[in-house]
Amino acid sequence: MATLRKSKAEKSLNIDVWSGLDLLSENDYLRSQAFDEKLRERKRKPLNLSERMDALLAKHKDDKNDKSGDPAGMPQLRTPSLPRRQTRSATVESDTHRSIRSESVLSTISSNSSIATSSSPVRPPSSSTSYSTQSEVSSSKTPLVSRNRSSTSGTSSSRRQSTNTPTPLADVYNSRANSSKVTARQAGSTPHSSAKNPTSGSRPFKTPLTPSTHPASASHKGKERARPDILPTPRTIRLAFEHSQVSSKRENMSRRWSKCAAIENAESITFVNTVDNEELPFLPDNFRYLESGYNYSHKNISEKIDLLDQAVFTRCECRKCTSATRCDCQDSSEIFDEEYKRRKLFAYSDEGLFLFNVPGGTEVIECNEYCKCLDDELSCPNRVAQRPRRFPVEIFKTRNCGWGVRSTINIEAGRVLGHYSGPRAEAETLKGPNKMFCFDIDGREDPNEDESDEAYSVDARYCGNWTRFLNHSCSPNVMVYQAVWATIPEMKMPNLVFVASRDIPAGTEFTFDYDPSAAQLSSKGKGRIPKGASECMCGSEECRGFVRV
Ligand SMILES: C[S@@+](CC[C@H](N)C(=O)[O-])C[C@H]1O[C@@H](n2cnc3c(N)ncnc32)[C@H](O)[C@@H]1O
Repeated sequence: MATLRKSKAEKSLNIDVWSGLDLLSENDYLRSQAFDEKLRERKRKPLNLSERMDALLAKHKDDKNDKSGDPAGMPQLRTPSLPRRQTRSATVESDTHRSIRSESVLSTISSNSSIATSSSPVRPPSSSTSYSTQSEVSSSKTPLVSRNRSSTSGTSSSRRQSTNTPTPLADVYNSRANSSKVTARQAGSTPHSSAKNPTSGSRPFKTPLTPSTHPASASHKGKERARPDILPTPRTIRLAFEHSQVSSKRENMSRRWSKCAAIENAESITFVNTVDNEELPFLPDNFRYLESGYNYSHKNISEKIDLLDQAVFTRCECRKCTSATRCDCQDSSEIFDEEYKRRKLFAYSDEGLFLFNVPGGTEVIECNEYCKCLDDELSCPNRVAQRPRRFPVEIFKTRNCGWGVRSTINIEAGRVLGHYSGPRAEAETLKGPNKMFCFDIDGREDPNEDESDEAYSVDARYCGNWTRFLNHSCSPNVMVYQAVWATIPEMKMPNLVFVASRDIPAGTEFTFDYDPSAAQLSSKGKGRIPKGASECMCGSEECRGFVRV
């Protein structure tokens, strides 16, 4: 890294300063070393300073004229009412001016500095990385979704702002100086050296302070207070480098999945881990992201689908599906108004929220691609589960249950979240760990229903979407229902649709009950883990103690 920095310093005298400064981190130290190197390089190849000096003197003269009452000729420094930022900026300038006379170096700081926003080789390890990734990969068409992440980000808005907005160099100094509580003037040193003052609080890396060994201390000897500073060990450099590799892998994966989601107009997907060093969840190399739908890999099933002529679909003639009783799609629906038993109802409100009025095990029949209302599909009250996902998803490492999923915005009860996608498989063909990402379609939600001869599953091991990371909880906030739009009810191949069963605040993990029938077990069996089940780690108060995957 030192070689790389040297060669960079030789190539360009622009000074890259990362935005999103974390004053106390090792990364900043590395950056400050690079900064020193550039300064040394500038000393080796000095500028023709006479021109620059003339310009500065002329400017200084102007300033003096403006504030003619000030004997020191640096009125900005003494004006108490000026905001801090300006005061500090003036300090930098005046330091620069002074240094031109003595060292001829610092003028280049103010004139040649450029603030880079993304060229950093090492990123600070924090959740803010993931949040910025999220905005990076988001698709742009999100009329319904607010991107305001303040409730969950856990990082200050100022920090986020600094990630996105180029910061003037004076501000960088300003924040350094504020942090160390020692200004360049007070310390009698350059602004840069004051920034690394060891009195500035805790250090993330506990390397011993070794002022005498710091390369900068030799060159500043006698002139300025030596900078007692931390030297990164090879290990900390390696860790920082590894961290940058890991987070970039996550960013790549987030970008890839978000791109696939965007094809179907769905919002972004971001991978986040603030718990440990695992870079990503395990995914087979050939894993394919599929935001929605199924691919019918099994021979028998694909044959069946081929036979599925559009003639078998019920289609409605409604221009707008305003009434379920009149919409032909609802002919075989069993959703009735409780009060007026014969009046049919849609499963959704006009706002597109699931109404929880569907009897257990009943398939919700949505309008399909052959219906007339297709022209107005976004507002059709009978097409909800098939709409694109409107909220950004985070796949994050949980403390006890591997990777899980959450949204970065609040979700209201009844909001459809998505559906389980992947290839259909015959349930019996999958056993043991191979069943981990397998979702049985046959009657899990209704324990009283007979298992059909043709029990299908969706197997998301090699192909699927974010819902494959939904974990189990005995006190879930998501439930599953079945909906049909690209197949017909008789095929018993509905979509498995996830819906928020209560309001879910941004940042709360989505969970559903893997085994609702177990909830009906008597308390007698509590505490025992049945054969084939594993210990449940959901941590809820109602935890049954085991989970059957
Ligand atoms: C469909 S996957 C969910 C995603 C998974 N957490 C991951 O990291 O890939 C199901 C697996 O998650 C784990 N899991 C989910 N919920 C759990 C819970 N409440 N307690 C223990 N393990 C759980 C189990 O290992 C289960 O086999």
